[in-house]
Amino acid sequence: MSNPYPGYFISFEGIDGAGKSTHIEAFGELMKTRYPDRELVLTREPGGTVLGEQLRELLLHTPMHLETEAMLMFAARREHIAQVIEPALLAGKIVISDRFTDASFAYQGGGRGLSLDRLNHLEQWVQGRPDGSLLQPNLTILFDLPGSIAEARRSKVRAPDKFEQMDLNFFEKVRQEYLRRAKADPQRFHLVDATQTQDVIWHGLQSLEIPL
Ligand SMILES: Nc1ncnc2c1ncn2[C@@H]1O[C@H](COP(=O)(O)OP(=O)(O)O)[C@@H](O)[C@H]1O
Ligand SMILES: Cc1cn([C@H]2C[C@H](O)[C@@H](COP(=O)(O)OP(=O)(O)O)O2)c(=O)[nH]c1=O
Repeated sequence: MSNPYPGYFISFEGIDGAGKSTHIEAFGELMKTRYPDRELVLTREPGGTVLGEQLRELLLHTPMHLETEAMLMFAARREHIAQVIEPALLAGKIVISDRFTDASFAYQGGGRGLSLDRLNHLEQWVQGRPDGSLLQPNLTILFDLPGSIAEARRSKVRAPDKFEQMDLNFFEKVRQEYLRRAKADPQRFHLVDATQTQDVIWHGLQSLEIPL
């Protein structure tokens, strides 16, 4: 799938504790150095807009029905696309988002068990374009790590939010759904073996080809 925009859209994905945050800002700096003529937008989901950040607070801290959760994730995404992502891509910018729709499929679908049919509908609604195609990242960098290692890493650094309190079985299901999606769309996904050291991971990210 190729986006019709002059910009370039990259998402970072993985289970909580896989190492996204550790690498995303440095990766943004790398893009700035490599493509000085391109403006960079670093953003995140849920969030990225004033309303999206308010929804994030609710989503991360308030228990709710699974379908409510999925719809709020996509509501935040709709706002994010309208206010931030699409205008930036139209203006030729590089957009890097800490998570996008793969997270909904992985967490609400794989993890919590919402039907993929429902998620496909929401995705069509929120990301569908008049020509029938979907707005998707050009590149998705997936940090893949067994749930047990991610849990050990997380427990060292922060108090868990609603999702991070889920058990190992939940994160294994989330991981498997991410991997299933990566396998189904190998052109878009770049898989990172997140069990490697930070140095090795960073070296790999630096040698990623970005066709700009
Ligand atoms: N390759 C790595 N090896 C060991 N620890 C790591 C590695 N990458 C990140 N960490 C550590 O694991 C913890 C979780 O990483 P973080 O980047 O916050 O994960 P995420 O944003 O994916 O939830 C942090 O303390 C970070 O320093
Ligand atoms: C975007 C998105 C995130 N999430 C979850 C995954 C994470 O547990 C949480 C927030 O993501 P994240 O920003 O990665 O958390 P942190 O800043 O604590 O590293 O939201 C979903 O369940 N569905 C979604 O569609």
